Amino acid sequence: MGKIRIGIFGFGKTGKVVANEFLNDSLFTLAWVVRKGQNDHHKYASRLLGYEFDAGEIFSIEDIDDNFFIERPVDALVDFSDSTGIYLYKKAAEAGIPIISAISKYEQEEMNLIKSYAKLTSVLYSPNITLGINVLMVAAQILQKIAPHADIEIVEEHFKGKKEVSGTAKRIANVLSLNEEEHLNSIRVGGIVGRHEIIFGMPNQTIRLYHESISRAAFGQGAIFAVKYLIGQPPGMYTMETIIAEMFRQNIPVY
Ligand SMILES: NC(=O)C1=CN([C@@H]2O[C@H](COP(=O)(O)OP(=O)(O)OC[C@H]3O[C@@H](n4cnc5c(N)ncnc54)[C@H](OP(=O)(O)O)[C@@H]3O)[C@@H](O)[C@H]2O)C=CC1
Ligand SMILES: O=C(O)C1=N[C@H](C(=O)O)C[C@H](O)C1
Repeated sequence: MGKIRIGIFGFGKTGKVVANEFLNDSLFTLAWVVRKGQNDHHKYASRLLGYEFDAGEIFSIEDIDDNFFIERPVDALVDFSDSTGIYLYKKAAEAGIPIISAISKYEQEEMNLIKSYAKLTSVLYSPNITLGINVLMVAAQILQKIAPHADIEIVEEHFKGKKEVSGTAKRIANVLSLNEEEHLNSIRVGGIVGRHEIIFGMPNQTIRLYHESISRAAFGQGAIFAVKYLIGQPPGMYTMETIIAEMFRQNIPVY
């Protein structure tokens, strides 16, 4: 079997590290990268990341036309751009290319669009694609059932420049039926990659579940896991949480 061809949207703080993880994995070949501007146009992501071979030619959004995805076929498209990226790959969905979107904040319009793509191809959408945070999210829901009267607070910490509230924290609030305004606490300092903590407060004890991404490579590894899962799946909407929840189901009988 040939290598799995990957196209990436976004070549910023995270896209670059994600590209590097795919370049480092012999199962994959990085076909192209699309970014917003003209920086490094037609250069190779591989060269820019220090490799001595050509892979991942860099395109700008101006290059995307109706034939882009036909002329440059890939086996999966991975999106670490921003909420506008999704408007550019309808043709990829129509061509049946599996799509992984890691964008942390979509408005309703973009959510509707991604759902429409899921009718055409397999789509995995996850505001936090790390394996660990999804394990934590499933564990938190189990804990909430075991201790339904615990007070619960969510604390999310990110780098100073992150403007929006963590999409992961909002998702955690949602699955635990907590009001975001009341129970979500955000901290922006220095260069924290991403840390989420769920505090369960009870009268005589406190349980803290936390996950920390110590390198953006965690997002690349999550994307690799997601691609491997998604290829070959029928059209539909998938999430990391449901994949991990299934793993919980299969591995719960530890005693
Ligand atoms: N789900 C997850 O696990 C994670 C999600 N994220 C999310 O990924 C996204 C990117 O994060 P980050 O790398 O830090 O952001 P950056 O601002 O550092 O980079 C954004 C990149 O996207 C490119 N871009 C912007 N608009 C488009 C577009 N329409 N089409 C193609 N490329 C575009 C930019 O291009 P140019 O360089 O030309 O300006 C840039 O390369 C954010 O939404 C972030 O929250 C981040 C980490 C983990
Ligand atoms: O912007 C980021 O970087 C991250 N965003 C995600 C979020 O908003 O939850 C996930 C991750 O922690 C990094």
